[in-house]
Amino acid sequence: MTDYRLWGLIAAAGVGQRMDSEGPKQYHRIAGRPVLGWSIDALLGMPDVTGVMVVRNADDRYFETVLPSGDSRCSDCVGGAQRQASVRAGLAALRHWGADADDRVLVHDAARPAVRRDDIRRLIEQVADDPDGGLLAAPVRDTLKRADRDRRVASTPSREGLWQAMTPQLFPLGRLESALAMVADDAVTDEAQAMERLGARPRLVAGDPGNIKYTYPQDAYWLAWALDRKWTGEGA
Ligand SMILES: Nc1ccn([C@@H]2O[C@H](COP(=O)(O)OP(=O)(O)OP(=O)(O)O)[C@@H](O)[C@H]2O)c(=O)n1
Ligand SMILES: C[C@](O)(CO)[C@H](O)COP(=O)(O)O
Repeated sequence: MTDYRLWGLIAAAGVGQRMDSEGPKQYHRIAGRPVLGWSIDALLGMPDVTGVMVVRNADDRYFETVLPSGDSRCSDCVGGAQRQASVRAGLAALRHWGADADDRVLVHDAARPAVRRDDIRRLIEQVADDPDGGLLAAPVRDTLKRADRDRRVASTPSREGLWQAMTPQLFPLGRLESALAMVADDAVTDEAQAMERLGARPRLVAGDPGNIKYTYPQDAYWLAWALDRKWTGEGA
């Protein structure tokens, strides 16, 4: 028996600079539907999630096309110039919607449409009761190289203990608000890093490395393959 609720927050206010495409990448159609639609479904598909707040860009003209029709568990708000400003805006909107400081929030990138449902479930099971929270991540699998200014190998750092951070990331809402209030929006690239600054030690939950972030055009090949085959576990 828990005395908190679980909410979802989807950061979808980016401009996709590295994608260098016409429209925002979260609205690119992959395997028959917009990237953002897949990501919303991933969180709405979790039975324990009370509501999902989608943080969109102020200039977003496409959001209505992905809003799950008639689903009162989904709402939206406007984000900011940096990812963390968008997450802060989303947390404020969740508060407005009725979320409490003790509630938990799953923060997810719109740009990670192929997260596996089993991984989200394990994240919730292992982390929801932990005040330091945690995140899906994958151990670094390749040999690492540090480059010098001429892009020649300067050194081969050990990969021991190194993980790649993914999303969702799950934290107590009030602690995450405090953590983000203490850092400049461009000083951290994920919520876990802000929590670390508070002294927290977020738990790393091993997730499938296929949960890639749609960042460059070629990422669409893997995502289309995975989403077409219901690799995420949705509807399988
Ligand atoms: N001001 C911002 C910037 C990013 N994001 C979201 O954060 C997620 C991860 O960011 P990233 O992949 O870096 O997206 P973009 O910032 O859009 O891409 P780029 O860095 O290439 O511009 C994305 O779902 C993106 O929409 C956001 O909500 N608000
Ligand atoms: C949150 C994140 O997806 C974890 O890998 C990432 O930090 C997003 O920001 P980035 O600008 O793509 O590094």
